[in-house]
Amino acid sequence: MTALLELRDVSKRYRDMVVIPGLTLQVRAGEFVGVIGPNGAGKTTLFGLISGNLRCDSGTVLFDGEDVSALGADARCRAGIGRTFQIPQPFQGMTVFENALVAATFGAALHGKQAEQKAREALHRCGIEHLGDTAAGRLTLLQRKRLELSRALATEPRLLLLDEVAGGLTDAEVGELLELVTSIHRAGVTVIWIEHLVHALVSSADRLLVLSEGRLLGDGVPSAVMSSREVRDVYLGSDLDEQGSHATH
Ligand SMILES: Nc1ncnc2c1ncn2[C@@H]1O[C@H](COP(=O)(O)OP(=O)(O)OP(=O)(O)O)[C@@H](O)[C@H]1O
Repeated sequence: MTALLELRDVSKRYRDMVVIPGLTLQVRAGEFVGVIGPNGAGKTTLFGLISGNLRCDSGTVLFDGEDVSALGADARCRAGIGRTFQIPQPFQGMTVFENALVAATFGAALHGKQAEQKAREALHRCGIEHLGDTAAGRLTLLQRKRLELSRALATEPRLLLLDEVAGGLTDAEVGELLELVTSIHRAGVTVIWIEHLVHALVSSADRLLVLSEGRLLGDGVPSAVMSSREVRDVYLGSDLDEQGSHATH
């Protein structure tokens, strides 16, 4: 079966610093993949290479069997790769609905009634339809996270890349967000989720990748990956045994 996403020996450097030396990876349609790794491991860079916000120095990115390496972020978004950003940047002065509408218009290339319908649907799925007329700048943190997810969903992604959407939330709020992401995944969207909250990913993802210095240190069923000696060594100093706590890097 063709992978939905395939990276073939992809590399990236910033000036003389090699961040990703050559990564090969396949993600099948329907997977829920968590990505963890210490600060600076190259996780966000990896997302940039997949979403087209960054270009690979070498290697190939295939989406649904097509080589998208030369496409920019807009074209990859329209092809079905949606993402959220570590620091959400909604249009603060616009309403929640307008923010989702912009995403549907430019990300999914929809217009008029269809774009409006898509925007409303995305807000509904993320539980903030009732906030449609509220200025984005007035939202609480959890609502901003929901808006960030709505904006990504309004682009009609088949692959959704989530970059630390749970950061800064309380345990209860993380629980709500987990439920939401799980429901999006169940509806048929393939998810790759970078998160420092290891326990959140271990409880929800069916595959866990551990990135360290741009290399895959672990890849498999979360519980098995987390019990590997190599992975535990990288996380030395953090308390991975306390899975109920905010185990971080
Ligand atoms: N635009 C850039 N120019 C130069 N160096 C960069 C740039 N973006 C990232 N880096 C560096 O590349 C390395 C990998 O960064 P990246 O953000 O991909 O890591 P990360 O695993 O997502 O880290 P974190 O968990 O802290 O978000 C870091 O050392 C970072 O400082």
